[in-house]
Amino acid sequence: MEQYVIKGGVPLNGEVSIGGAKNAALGILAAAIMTDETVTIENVPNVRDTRVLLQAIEGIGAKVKYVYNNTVQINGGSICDINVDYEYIKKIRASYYLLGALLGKYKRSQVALPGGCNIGSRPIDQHIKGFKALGAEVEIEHGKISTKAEHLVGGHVYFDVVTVGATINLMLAACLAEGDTILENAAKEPHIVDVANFLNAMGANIKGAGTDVIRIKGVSKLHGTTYSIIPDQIEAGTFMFASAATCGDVVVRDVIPKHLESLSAKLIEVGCEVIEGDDWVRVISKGNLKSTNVKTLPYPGFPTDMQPQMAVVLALAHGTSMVTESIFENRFKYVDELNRMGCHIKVEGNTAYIEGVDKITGAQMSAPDLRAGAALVIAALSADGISEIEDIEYIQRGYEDFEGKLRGLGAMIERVDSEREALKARLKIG
Ligand SMILES: CC(=O)N[C@H]1[C@@H](OP(=O)(O)OP(=O)(O)OC[C@H]2O[C@@H](n3ccc(=O)[nH]c3=O)[C@H](O)[C@@H]2O)O[C@H](CO)[C@@H](O)[C@@H]1O
Ligand SMILES: C=C(OP(=O)(O)O)C(=O)O
Repeated sequence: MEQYVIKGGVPLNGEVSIGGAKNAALGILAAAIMTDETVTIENVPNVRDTRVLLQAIEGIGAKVKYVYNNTVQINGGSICDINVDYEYIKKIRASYYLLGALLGKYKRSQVALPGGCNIGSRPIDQHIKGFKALGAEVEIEHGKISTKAEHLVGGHVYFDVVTVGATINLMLAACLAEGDTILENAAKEPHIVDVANFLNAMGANIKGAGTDVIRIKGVSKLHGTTYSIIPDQIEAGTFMFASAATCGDVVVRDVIPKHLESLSAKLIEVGCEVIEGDDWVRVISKGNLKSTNVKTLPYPGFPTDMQPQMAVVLALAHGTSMVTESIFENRFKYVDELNRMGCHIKVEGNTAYIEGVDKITGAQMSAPDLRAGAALVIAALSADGISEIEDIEYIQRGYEDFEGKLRGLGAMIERVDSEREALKARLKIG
């Protein structure tokens, strides 16, 4: 099993380039199968989740070609199966985008119930309600969810909760339904807009993405296109917060600063200097961080996917901070690990009460999920001494060459896959 060996205490310094957004890529790769023509997608992050989705897409008969590292061509003209049976697909959340994409294109679909990070109960009732509003029958049996529609027709969907996944899934299905669909109380995340822009580039007619009402006029077919995925807001935020926690000075390049506003605002509140350019953000931290409170909210609020990384910054700030998680009920699993490093964090209900400490020390830890794993890496980079982090396959779900990019900023981090290599890494960096 692979693990990271990290020697902390080095302020991160330099420039890092951010890749394409994982959560946009997952929607876009699924959408690409909805035409029989070839689609070229650039800036696809080469992470575990996109690789798994591409294998599943190949598994149903589509042609997938890596043109270069981050450019992928997909041709859905040879799809011969609507049953997505690939064994790993159930482990990722975005497997459910194939439900909407196949339902739109072939009027039926079958996919294993989705997985993703274990951060809460994660129901899919809003996806089901939406598909039904478009005239589909939906069944769950033997761990699979199936949809079918004699006639897929436009419908009116009011989402009871703001949901990224259901908003994207309904856009996918509705763009090839007959007639008009209105999605109300839709999610507004940048990746919703990116998926809508991609579908429009394929010939769909979607208006209002990025607001809470999305209007879709069904079209009879979609066509090929070339499209570049937006930068990953969460990867960018992770490096910004790593700079803050390590007293660093990091320029995060190839980003859309507007998408990072909630993160920059919190960094300024805790006492960092944040300078923005057209496509870069520089975060300078001189230590002396101040406490603050944070509550996760749908975009443009503070993202739940940055909550663990924020908690690490606050664990090193002077005073008491409160972090309230309002999206997922089980997203504090990293707290025990941080407390083993010397942090003072107590969780009550959906709030973590954080008493800042002056210093933390390296420890052996295990990543409980993707973003919590990234947060433990940030903590290890700020700690005295050596840390070892296991279960890093979670981190690899969403960060391309995380350790390489951190090393480029001066971090002492090695990825190893045996005890012997771990020992060698400890000797090398220790
Ligand atoms: C692959 C992907 O893009 N994952 C992101 C997506 O997850 P995901 O799409 O799963 O998250 P949602 O936005 O759907 O979930 C938001 C809230 O709605 C609830 N809910 C959702 C659907 C539903 O049918 N019923 C329901 O009650 C969820 O339990 C949660 O409390 O958005 C989350 C919120 O920004 C991010 O943390 C994830 O990184
Ligand atoms: C929770 C996340 O992903 P998923 O929804 O795929 O589990 C994430 O990207 O932080």
